[in-house]
Amino acid sequence: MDLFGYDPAANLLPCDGEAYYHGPIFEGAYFGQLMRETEWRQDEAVIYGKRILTARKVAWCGDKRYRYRYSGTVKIAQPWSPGLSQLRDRVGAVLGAHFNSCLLNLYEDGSQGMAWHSDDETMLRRHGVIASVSFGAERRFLFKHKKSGEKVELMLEDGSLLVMKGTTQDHWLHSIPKMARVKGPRINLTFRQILE
Ligand SMILES: O=C(O)CCC(=O)C(=O)O
Ligand SMILES: [Fe+2]
Repeated sequence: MDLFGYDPAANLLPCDGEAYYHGPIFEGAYFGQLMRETEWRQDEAVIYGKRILTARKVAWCGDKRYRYRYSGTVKIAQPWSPGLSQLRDRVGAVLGAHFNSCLLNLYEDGSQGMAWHSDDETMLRRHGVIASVSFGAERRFLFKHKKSGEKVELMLEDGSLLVMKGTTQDHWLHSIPKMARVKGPRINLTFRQILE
């Protein structure tokens, strides 16, 4: 437990996976830097064979031009921006892990969210580490167990780090529910380990 009551050694999940919340450990000033330095694009998805643009904006970055297949579309990784590569190194140092890629999401306000899913794509290292860093508006983050339906809820604060690892993606879904009262934007970065 640190001085502020955060315990990054406490597993938030009661079974079948591991999730650790480190609290707000990064400076909020990264928000402006990431807004400016990122080539944000409207996210695409293919639903019932039709290509649609989602409200949320995204970017996909990595060490190489990795292809990420996801919701029926393919993204090709862009190079790291200065702020993002600094954060990649800082997160890597905290966790003792190397992250070769990052998916960035920009939520304009509480009307935008992310539906239930697991980060279990085949090109991600199986049972690897996913490090999720958030800036801007505080949002709820939910886990739901795939079999029992049990839920675990937390708030992701400005500058915070959440870690998912082990068998989490096999057994749990996660989502960012819409929150009508949230008027401000939020950036989320998920640092990932793509198989070469
Ligand atoms: O915005 C978040 O905190 C979640 C993002 C997420 O789950 C993802 O990018 O896979
Ligand atoms: Fe996810």
